[in-house]
Amino acid sequence: MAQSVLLTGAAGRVGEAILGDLADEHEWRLLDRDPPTGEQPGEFVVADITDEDAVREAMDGIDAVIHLAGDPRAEAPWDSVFTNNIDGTQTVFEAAVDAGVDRVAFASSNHAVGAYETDDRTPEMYRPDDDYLLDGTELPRPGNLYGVSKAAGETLGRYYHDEHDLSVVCVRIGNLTEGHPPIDYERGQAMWLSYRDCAHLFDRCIRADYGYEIVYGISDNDRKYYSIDRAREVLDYDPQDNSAHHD
Ligand SMILES: NC(=O)C1=CN([C@@H]2O[C@H](COP(=O)(O)OP(=O)(O)OC[C@H]3O[C@@H](n4cnc5c(N)ncnc54)[C@H](O)[C@@H]3O)[C@@H](O)[C@H]2O)C=CC1
Ligand SMILES: O=C1O[C@H](COP(=O)(O)O)[C@@H](O)[C@H](O)[C@H]1O
Repeated sequence: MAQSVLLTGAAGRVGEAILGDLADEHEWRLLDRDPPTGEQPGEFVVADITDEDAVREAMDGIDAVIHLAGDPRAEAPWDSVFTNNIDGTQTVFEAAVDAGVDRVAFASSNHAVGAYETDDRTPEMYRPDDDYLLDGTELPRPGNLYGVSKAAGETLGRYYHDEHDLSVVCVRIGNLTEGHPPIDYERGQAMWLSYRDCAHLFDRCIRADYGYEIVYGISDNDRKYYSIDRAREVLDYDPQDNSAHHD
């Protein structure tokens, strides 16, 4: 069934992947601080997610939120991740609860757990014959302040689920690239997320039933060190791509 979905960060790469396949699947309201380029599949709200009034207005009549807006840089400084990724995410969750939104899918990151990639585990853990696997039940272990901000977003989601009954799924996205996995980058190939698998995964986040979940957002790569079992089980995620099938 088509739902009214608010997509924050709609003008970015993950937004492009989602809208590329799902433009006609839902009723979209798109939000970004950057204005749109070209025709859009829904109303476009130019706003900053730290603007509480604008975010509240954008939530009106919305069933589900895909929250992507934020600073995506692994090397982003604290003032930016604090403002955009933590404060902005809290504003989105709070406004969602107040508007009676049913569910929020939050774009977390591999960088929330980047420090599990220790010197003694790498590069072996990026290879198909290694059995080291993170499954989403482990504690966050960020290797940079960007990762800290994503772990904070996951914890905000936990709070808004437990205290306000909001359904929340945190997707620890791997490395999204269009058409082809990253070249000459073992780590990136292990956590590759193709555009079509990305769109399908977030579609499942909109349609499935869950309480609070942390899942990994990668394709079905032979090399994986992130389990996608939980995403398959809870969301019925059925990825089609595998970085091993590309040269
Ligand atoms: N692309 C990837 O492989 C991965 C992305 N992610 C996360 O997914 C989300 C989207 O990432 P991308 O699309 O790659 O980044 P992007 O930089 O292409 O898109 C982010 C969008 O958010 C908007 N934005 C940033 N701060 C904002 C604010 N305060 N208010 C309103 N809009 C704001 C930007 O204008 C931009 O259009 C981010 O939260 C990122 O941390 C996580 C892991 C991997
Ligand atoms: O969280 C993110 O992760 C991906 C992959 O990380 P990288 O360390 O392999 O670059 C990154 O491309 C993306 O920009 C970032 O938001």
